[in-house]
Amino acid sequence: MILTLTLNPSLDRTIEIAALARGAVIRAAGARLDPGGKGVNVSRALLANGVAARAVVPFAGDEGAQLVRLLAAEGLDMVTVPVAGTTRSNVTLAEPDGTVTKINEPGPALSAAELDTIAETVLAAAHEADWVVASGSLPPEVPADVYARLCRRFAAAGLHVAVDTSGPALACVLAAGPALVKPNLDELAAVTGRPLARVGDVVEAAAGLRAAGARTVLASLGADGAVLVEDGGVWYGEAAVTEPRSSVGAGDAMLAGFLAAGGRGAPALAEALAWGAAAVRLPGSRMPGPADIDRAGVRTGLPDPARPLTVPHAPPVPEPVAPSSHG
Ligand SMILES: Nc1ncnc2c1ncn2[C@@H]1O[C@H](COP(=O)(O)OP(=O)(O)O)[C@@H](O)[C@H]1O
Ligand SMILES: O=P(O)(O)OC[C@H]1O[C@](O)(COP(=O)(O)O)[C@@H](O)[C@@H]1O
Repeated sequence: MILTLTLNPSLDRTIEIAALARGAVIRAAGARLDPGGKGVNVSRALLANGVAARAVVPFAGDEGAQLVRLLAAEGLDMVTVPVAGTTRSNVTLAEPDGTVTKINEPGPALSAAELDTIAETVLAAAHEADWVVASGSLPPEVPADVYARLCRRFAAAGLHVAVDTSGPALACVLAAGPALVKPNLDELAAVTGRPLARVGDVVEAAAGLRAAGARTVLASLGADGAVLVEDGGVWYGEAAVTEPRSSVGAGDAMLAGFLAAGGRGAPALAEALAWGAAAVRLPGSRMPGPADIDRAGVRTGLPDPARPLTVPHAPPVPEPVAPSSHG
């Protein structure tokens, strides 16, 4: 069984528009509402493919109640934890060529007491679990080392811990030795401070995360596929998508596919790519089921370090430090 934890789940509203124009009134061609948040999506994808999964879901206010209703309607096995405030709503503007613009709210703050309750809930719900997936951005007022602390606690309880997060939370968790991290290109460039222009840059950056403590690195490269760096070796793979619909949730579907296939080696990478590509062909953050997943279009093999990435990524420019006014 795979248990997921989403500290900052969401209602995902996807609005389909012809083209994004700042300052204009844009008439939408369509809209949909999905339950969202990275760990929530991993559980939804596993459920859709008949893999045993359970989700720990903090929820708050009317939006939180709606999130729980949507998840219950999908038949998700979940343990809900009431918290203060209002669950966030994230908006995606999706254009016909597959371009998505995402606006993610910060979400409700979590107190130290609420975090403790959530951690205890995960441990109580984990009795049949092999993996715990801790995913997504941190809500306000949650310390950046929270995943590191949770990772140590869960690993001490004998669980394999996978973490999919960004920024300081990703930087902090590495030293706690997670079994797996799944950065995308932006996250990998930011956490390593390295520009990523070629597949070889990704392999080196992923090796850097392993040197910092992560056991396995599954780096997702959007339309360029993915790189897997683990004890057994280094693999590259891709799955072509001719008509991308929405990439929201593709990384979550990909992580679900990787874990469903055992969480290591080229066969798990191939499954991850098939699930990720299937998610990209679906609207909003709909998770793919068996009828959506096309394994024939997946290629895996050794990475070509010289292969350029379609969209090179640079680390964010650090904020200039203001001169001190104290002489
Ligand atoms: N435009 C695309 N074409 C084909 N596959 C894609 C595309 N976008 C995403 N994917 C697949 O989904 C995976 C996850 O997407 P990515 O954007 O890297 O992650 P995240 O959603 O976490 O930001 C990729 O590794 C790839 O397999
Ligand atoms: O926690 P974050 O980083 O704000 O991301 C939350 C958003 O990511 C999603 O989980 C989609 O994630 P991916 O596109 O990375 O797979 C949405 O459902 C949700 O709105």
